Amino acid sequence: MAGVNGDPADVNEDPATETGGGSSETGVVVDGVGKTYDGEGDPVRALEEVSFGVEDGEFLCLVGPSGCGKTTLFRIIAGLADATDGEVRLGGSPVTGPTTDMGVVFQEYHLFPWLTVEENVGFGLDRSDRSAGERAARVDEMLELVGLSEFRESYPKSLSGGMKQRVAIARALAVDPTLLLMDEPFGAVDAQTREMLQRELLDVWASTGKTVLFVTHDVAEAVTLADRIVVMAAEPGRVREVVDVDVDRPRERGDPAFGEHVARVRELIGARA
Ligand SMILES: Nc1ncnc2c1ncn2[C@@H]1O[C@H](COP(=O)(O)OP(=O)(O)OP(=O)(O)O)[C@@H](O)[C@H]1O
Repeated sequence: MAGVNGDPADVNEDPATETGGGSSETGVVVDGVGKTYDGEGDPVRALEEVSFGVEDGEFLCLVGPSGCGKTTLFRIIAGLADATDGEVRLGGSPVTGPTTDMGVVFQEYHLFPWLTVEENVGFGLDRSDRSAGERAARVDEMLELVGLSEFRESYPKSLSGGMKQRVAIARALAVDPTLLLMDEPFGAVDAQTREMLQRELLDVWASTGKTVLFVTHDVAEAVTLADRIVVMAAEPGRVREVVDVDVDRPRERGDPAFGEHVARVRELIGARA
């Protein structure tokens, strides 16, 4: 597995990229990203020289202590905020704003309460150039994928938290993005639902082959899901280490290798300096 220490040059082994060929770069590359907030008081250096890559089809989790800049970095990758230094590239192109190449899922579901489940899922498709028939077929496919076909005419208020988050995932995937970006998506649901959603997300990932970048506070969640975990440190926010999760899927929490990875990541998060 490439990119062990978060150096984007490690991630794309295609020699064309290393020699500046650029156009053959794949996946996501976070390249020397820094962010300073200039508020009313002293400026806050939220991110310093953050570099790592996410390979096409990879599941990468981002963890770190509170205040290490996860949200800031997520917003920069999603094109919702500007970096002060460096850049993020998706498939070799700099990210300059929100794009349909990325499907974004937040902790709060952000569903439209006045739209039904199927209308929520189809929302992004309404502005695409697909025909009405193609849009309907895509909504059907997405509802099937997340197991909500029979709730298609329900409104969000009648759904559980887990169901709402499945709608949000279906909506994010409907436009067929290259990258699924998820910020604490299961943070608001109970532990049992969370584990079920984790299993379902892994099934969706396996069946769609999407690249996933998933931010979480929960180390066990990261070890359950990720191919690799980017562990961040705070003040300023930076990459402490990138951990390969060498545990076969499906992963069992009782497996000693699982516990060793959790312990290692916790140690890195708790480390000083
Ligand atoms: N709009 C802002 N203006 C000034 N400082 C900010 C702003 N947003 C974030 N910060 C600061 O930047 C740093 C990183 O914040 P950020 O919210 O990205 O971290 P986080 O890892 O997501 O935190 P948490 O896990 O607690 O949500 C913190 O010191 C925070 O106080």
